[in-house]
Amino acid sequence: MFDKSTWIKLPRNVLQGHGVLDDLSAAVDELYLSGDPFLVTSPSPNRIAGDRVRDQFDDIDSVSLDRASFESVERVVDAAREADAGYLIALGGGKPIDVAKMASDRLDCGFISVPTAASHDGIVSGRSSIPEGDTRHSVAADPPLAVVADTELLAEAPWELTTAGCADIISNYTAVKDWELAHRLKNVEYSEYAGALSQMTAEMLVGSADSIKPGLEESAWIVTKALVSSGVAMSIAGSSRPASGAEHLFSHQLDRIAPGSALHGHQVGVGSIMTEYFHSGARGEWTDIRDALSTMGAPTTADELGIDDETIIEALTTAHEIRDRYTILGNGVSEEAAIEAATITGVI
Ligand SMILES: NC(=O)C1=CN([C@@H]2O[C@H](COP(=O)(O)OP(=O)(O)OC[C@H]3O[C@@H](n4cnc5c(N)ncnc54)[C@H](O)[C@@H]3O)[C@@H](O)[C@H]2O)C=CC1
Ligand SMILES: O=C(CO)COP(=O)(O)O
Ligand SMILES: [Zn+2]
Repeated sequence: MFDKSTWIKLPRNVLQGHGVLDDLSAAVDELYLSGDPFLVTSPSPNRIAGDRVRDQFDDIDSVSLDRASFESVERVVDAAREADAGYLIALGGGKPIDVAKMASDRLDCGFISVPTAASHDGIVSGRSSIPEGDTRHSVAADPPLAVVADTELLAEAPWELTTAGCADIISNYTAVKDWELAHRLKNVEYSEYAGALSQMTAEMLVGSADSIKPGLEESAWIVTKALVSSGVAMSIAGSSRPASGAEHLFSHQLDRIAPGSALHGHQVGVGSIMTEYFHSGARGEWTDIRDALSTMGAPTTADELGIDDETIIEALTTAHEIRDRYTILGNGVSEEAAIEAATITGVI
């Protein structure tokens, strides 16, 4: 008997373009939601665009969060219940979006993602990544019902947030290699469609490198399209596998041992240079990854990340402990191998 089944959850509406923030309430109307919205944001996004959101709704309460934590999720759940909200609107970078994503799961309601930074593919995905103590939970949640990505707003965000988004997409190259490896060695379920989409997204972004420059709204357009596409790959896979391999384990480990040092996308980009070296050796494609990152203005070295060499090596040798996800790191790389990889690739 054929007994396979799958449930692919995707955003229903994706609005992307100049000034689309002002179409937010129209996009919400299209979703036939009931109840009032509740806005989840953080200080800078709230200052930049909070009123443009509030002005579009008659009755909207809001909360502004300083950090992503389980405590913040509880705060949103309690406040949204008190306001008797019907759905959440998340305005900001990855932190308020992740918190709203997890809170909407707890509240059993939908949420709308309104990114103010094209900093990573979590703005579209059905994964929520919240740090807690010594670990980081990447939990399954529903993706946003709609994504409203205003390229005018995104283009005005600090440039490093956009280069972080580029690097998060470039890391798809090694994430897909790790996924294929896990499929071959550990029989992990693999989706050809999700793998191909994720890899093609990275190739198309790298192919557009000449149009990715500060001050060009087209850059925000190109990067956001890639983030949406990568998020769809994760939705098809039903996991973050197409966009998160060993380079992400390395970054999550950095978040533990050197919290707040660098942006998520920048860390995974540097991780990707080294894990590509592990995949294909000294004459392998790690130089292509390094060059693509450097062309887009993303960091390629420990120095550029603002992280010391010892911390890089510690993160690389312990990254495999972060979660039960088989990658090229296997059961761990030795300190000597980590130093060699980081040195040959010029990361340290
Ligand atoms: N759910 C998922 O699949 C993923 C989740 N994440 C999570 O997302 C978080 C990191 O997200 P980020 O967006 O890098 O961090 P973030 O949300 O902290 O934003 C970074 C900084 O940029 C500021 N900012 C945002 N938009 C701005 C704008 N338009 N102008 C000026 N400043 C602006 C924010 O206020 C903040 O200070 C982490 O918690 C990470 O774990 C990261 C990747 C994927
Ligand atoms: O950052 C991600 C994809 O780019 C999400 O991956 P994680 O599941 O490792 O949090
Ligand atoms: Zn990522």
